[in-house]
Amino acid sequence: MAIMDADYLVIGGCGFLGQHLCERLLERGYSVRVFDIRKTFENEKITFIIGDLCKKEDLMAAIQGVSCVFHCASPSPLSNNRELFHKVNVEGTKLLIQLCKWAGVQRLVLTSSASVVYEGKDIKGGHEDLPYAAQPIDAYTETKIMQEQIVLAANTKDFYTCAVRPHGIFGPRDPHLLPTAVDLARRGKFKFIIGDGKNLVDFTYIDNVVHGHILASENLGGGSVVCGKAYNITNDEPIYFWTFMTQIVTGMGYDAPKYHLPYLLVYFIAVFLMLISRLLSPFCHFIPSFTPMKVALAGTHHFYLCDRAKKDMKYKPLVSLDDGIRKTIESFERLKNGGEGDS
Ligand SMILES: NC(=O)C1=CN([C@@H]2O[C@H](COP(=O)(O)OP(=O)(O)OC[C@H]3O[C@@H](n4cnc5c(N)ncnc54)[C@H](O)[C@@H]3O)[C@@H](O)[C@H]2O)C=CC1
Ligand SMILES: CC(C)CCC[C@@H](C)[C@H]1CC[C@H]2C3=C(CC[C@]12C)[C@@]1(C)CCC(=O)C[C@@H]1CC3
Repeated sequence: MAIMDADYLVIGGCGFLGQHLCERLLERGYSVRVFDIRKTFENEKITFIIGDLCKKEDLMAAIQGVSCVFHCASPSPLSNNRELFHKVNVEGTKLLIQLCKWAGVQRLVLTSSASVVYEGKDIKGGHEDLPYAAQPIDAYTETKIMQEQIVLAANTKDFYTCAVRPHGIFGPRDPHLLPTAVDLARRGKFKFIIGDGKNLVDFTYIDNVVHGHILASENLGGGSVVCGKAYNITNDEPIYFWTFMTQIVTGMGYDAPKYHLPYLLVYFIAVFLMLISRLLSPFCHFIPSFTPMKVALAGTHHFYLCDRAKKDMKYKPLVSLDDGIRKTIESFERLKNGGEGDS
């Protein structure tokens, strides 16, 4: 059955970022098509095509008749599935580029990650020209690096690509950050601050990430400075990691962490537990609550400059960190201490 042409195809459009992106695109008068392996919401203005990014026949049904593609799909960054990360983020992205060219799609905007330059060590005011992490902190980040390299290398005079690098996205309907933090607090595992609590990091409110994506797509085109480049998109307000996390968990009705634990002690315990979980994996499957990736992110500086986006796309955050935290906590009533999420 022939489907209507659309301005945008959002791959991964049923996810946290994807759904917010679709809502904003519709508000701005664009026509939107969604391709995702699952369906999580209804909207009569959107054409949904359910399929697997890794299956050529699925993607071919979605890719024709669109002007620009947003590629937001990825397995959950908190899952531990190296093979799936590679299948979707690398092989799926290669297939997407092949079919974009086959279908005559002109523009591709990839959702990458600021973590592509992060090796678990301090980054203060990181810019986009930092080298890709030679030792990525996990398999997810390793495949995000490969994915970004593939997309930016695909930029030509007829097919325009760029990458948006958000960091620590949070907001209403976030499935990763807030629910994980609340679950740890609910299980009594949020009593300790890892390190001195003075590590500055970026957390980016979802509306600002969406804004950066739309600006990138609108500025992407023949002869544009944006072509073939990566852009950090943050709230431009680095905050102490533990100040942010404390505001979130106390806002959700749980106690603030009180005691400090040495960062290196917690990190090496996390590495030890990861090795144990790998050794036991043929017999039982358990993912430790505190992985080396989470501990590194909780105990080191990692904030980034978005000067390039300000200059090339006139980006500036639309929602402040304080307003974003307030809106996020208000949106998660069901997860508050004593809420239905406790059942
Ligand atoms: N959440 C965060 O803090 C950050 C996320 N990112 C990136 O942003 C993008 C969106 O992330 P979120 O919205 O947070 O994740 P999410 O898990 O909410 O959304 C990802 C979507 O991709 C879909 N998907 C996964 N595999 C697929 C496949 N084989 N075929 C079709 N669809 C598939 C999922 O069904 C899901 O709806 C991802 O590329 C992620 O790497 C980057 C930086 C930070
Ligand atoms: C150790 C605990 C107190 C941490 C609880 C919060 C974490 C679940 C989150 C804090 C930083 C977040 C983060 C991501 C996922 C959720 C956190 C680890 C990403 C890995 C998501 C995907 C990315 O591309 C990078 C993000 C960095 C920050």
